[in-house]
Amino acid sequence: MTERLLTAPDTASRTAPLLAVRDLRMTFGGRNGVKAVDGVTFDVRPGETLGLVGESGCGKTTTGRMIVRLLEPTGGTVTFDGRDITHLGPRAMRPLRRDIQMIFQDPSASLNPRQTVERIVSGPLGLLDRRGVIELLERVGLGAEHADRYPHEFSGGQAQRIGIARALASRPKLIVCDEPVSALDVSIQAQIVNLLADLQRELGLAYLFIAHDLSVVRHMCARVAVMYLGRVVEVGSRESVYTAPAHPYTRALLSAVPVPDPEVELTRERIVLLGDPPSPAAPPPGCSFHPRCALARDICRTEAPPLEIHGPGERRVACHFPG
Ligand SMILES: Nc1ncnc2c1ncn2[C@@H]1O[C@H](COP(=O)(O)OP(=O)(O)OP(=O)(O)O)[C@@H](O)[C@H]1O
Repeated sequence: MTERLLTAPDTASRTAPLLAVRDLRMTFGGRNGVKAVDGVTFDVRPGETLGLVGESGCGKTTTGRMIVRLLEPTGGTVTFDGRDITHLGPRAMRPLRRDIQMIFQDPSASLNPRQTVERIVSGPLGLLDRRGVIELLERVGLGAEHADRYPHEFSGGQAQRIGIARALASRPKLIVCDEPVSALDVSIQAQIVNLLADLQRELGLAYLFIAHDLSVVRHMCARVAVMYLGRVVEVGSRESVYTAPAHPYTRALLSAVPVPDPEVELTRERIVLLGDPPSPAAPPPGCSFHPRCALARDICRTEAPPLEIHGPGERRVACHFPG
């Protein structure tokens, strides 16, 4: 199965992927260490947003960090614009650093406190002059007067706007957004999400949008990949994943999202996830979700289900009994 995935993950799509992740792995602490990412495969096409969702600790951030090369994968490949970048050295990676940028969860902590906004946005390479920086600040909703200030003078939402301006300075094609709004007040979250959506339309950006909040992902992402314990258990279009989730874990995650309509809210199915996710240091045998799954049968305890096409379109599910 791995073979098939390695060669043909997205047969339904005619557009060549901008980012292709194949069987990506990260084991911390040597061979028998923590399998934080355990064979992840997905594509992001030019100009699209793929949402990457799952509970805390399932490996989302580690996946994002391997893609921007803040971490060296222990297995699998990352291909960007048709080029295998998995093990490029720092020098070969330099031009690609412009194409692939990252926005972080904690905007204040990700900005250097000793640098002015102008310095932060123009970046270590001094990509922009003052005029360019001011143009970008205005583009993300901040005025020119902010250019000489320091990060501690800004609110969380403003700091995230600076983080976005910094990411845009090199005119990237892909931005890995790692929980970009989860540290912000709910009232500010929508503003940042809308800003990211506007920028995408204007600049043709692709996003890998990492989040645990399924309502934000629904708003942002045309396709969604659901991760559990280091693996993708379901991936497909927003419509297929949200309206007819096929993996029991996806169904449980979605059943926990409140529905605005009170009648639906009172009557809809709720699936309770039993216990906590197991440790990636000692994943269960077979399907790693089986200890928490009400539908688990014998095969689930012994055989890991492959990520296979299920239903129309390009939806894939890793479950022995999807439905
Ligand atoms: N440097 C590291 N050394 C050892 N284990 C790590 C390291 N970084 C992450 N892990 C472990 O890898 C697993 C995946 O972590 P990761 O941060 O990628 O998950 P996540 O889905 O992004 O969660 P969160 O939403 O909490 O950030 C976790 O069990 C975590 O404890």
